[in-house]
Amino acid sequence: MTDTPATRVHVGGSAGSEPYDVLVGRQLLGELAGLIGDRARRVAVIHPEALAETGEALRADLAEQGYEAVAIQVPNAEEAKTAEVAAYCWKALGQTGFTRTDVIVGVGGGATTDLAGFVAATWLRGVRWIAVPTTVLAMVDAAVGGKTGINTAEGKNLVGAFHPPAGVLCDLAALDSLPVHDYVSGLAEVIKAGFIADPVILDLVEADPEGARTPAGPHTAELIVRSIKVKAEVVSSDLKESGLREILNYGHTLAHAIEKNERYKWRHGAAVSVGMVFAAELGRLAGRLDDATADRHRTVLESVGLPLTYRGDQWPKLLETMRVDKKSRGDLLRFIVLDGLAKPTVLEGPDPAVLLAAYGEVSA
Ligand SMILES: NC(=O)c1ccc[n+]([C@@H]2O[C@H](COP(=O)([O-])OP(=O)(O)OC[C@H]3O[C@@H](n4cnc5c(N)ncnc54)[C@H](O)[C@@H]3O)[C@@H](O)[C@H]2O)c1
Ligand SMILES: O=C(O)C(=O)C[C@@H](O)[C@H](O)[C@H](O)COP(=O)(O)O
Ligand SMILES: [Zn+2]
Repeated sequence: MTDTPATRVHVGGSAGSEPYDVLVGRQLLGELAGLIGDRARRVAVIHPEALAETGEALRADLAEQGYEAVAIQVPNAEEAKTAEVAAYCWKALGQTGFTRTDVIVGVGGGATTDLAGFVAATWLRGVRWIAVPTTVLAMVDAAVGGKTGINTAEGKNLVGAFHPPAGVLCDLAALDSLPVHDYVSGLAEVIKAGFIADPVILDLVEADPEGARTPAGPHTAELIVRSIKVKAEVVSSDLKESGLREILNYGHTLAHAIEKNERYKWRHGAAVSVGMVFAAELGRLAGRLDDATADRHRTVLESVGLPLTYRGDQWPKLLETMRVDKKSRGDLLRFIVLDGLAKPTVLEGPDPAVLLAAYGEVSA
């Protein structure tokens, strides 16, 4: 596998942003210096506690190459996506004398790359950053597309900026240390890409669900590359979510409300899994989606060990939270549903009774 050349997925520039590539392979860190470029003197490596050794090794390597390199360690998972942690990073950059030509490298899962990208977007109104995703979810989704952000007390990702990276390096070897729970969580976004755009992904998962749950599975690289291609194609034409990009939010309206309700102790992918079953039921009840495709959500998500249900008594709170979803317009709730396999569309202002009935289908 070490000799296999990396796969390169191109992300086109949109809304005035620069194009960049996502590389998927092994031993990719040699690519980092080229992405950092000649103008940088300082590099800040933002990493979570779980990747303390990786972060320090990267810092030491960059220092050896002549950069003034600092490692900024942040909490694991969603605890990193707060205004306090962003302020801690800004302080570290200030103390390092970080200028507009210096570069941030975000190494970690989606929470870390969301935070690192947000810090890059806001420091001096925007500096260059590179994503080195180390979870399935971050490789196939979070690190690609330039959505960066943090949570607030009112909800998930409510503060952020569109700030694409200069490049994304997906080193598949990083996945070997990922706990299975986190690995499987990332499969929710892989399966999402299957339902909204590339059904071959669903075929591959269904052909070998056990294999899909491990980095050593026969289709790991293909599942990751196919999912990245789905995301790359969408964000290449609509960086700022003025239309098409909303399809990437499939399952997320309910998912974000569940995450907030669970004080971010549920993994994002687990919540997206329940959210997609809900969206499928919504599509079915609204007369858009056929039974077979709606049922397929349950079978494929369950086959890899993702959850399908959430607490029935929580509906009023979840509904309230969904009102501040970024797809809402005024008092109008908007959901991504499917008109059929790989045919995503928007459902605006569904009847409250239909919403409740769809929630009844995912209630435990
Ligand atoms: N910006 C976007 O477009 C976008 C897209 C999808 C999801 N997201 C965001 O991504 C986040 C979820 O990302 P995630 O699922 O990667 O979770 P995560 O970042 O919370 O990582 C999960 C855990 O694994 C640890 N970890 C990361 N890499 C590891 C490795 N290789 N070995 C061992 N441990 C490792 C992390 O420190 C963390 O404790 C959510 O905040 C979600 O909102 C953003
Ligand atoms: O990239 C996008 O656009 C997505 O919606 C991808 C989602 O998987 C991701 O979770 C994203 O962070 C959600 O964005 P939000 O705007 O709903 O916060
Ligand atoms: Zn997501």
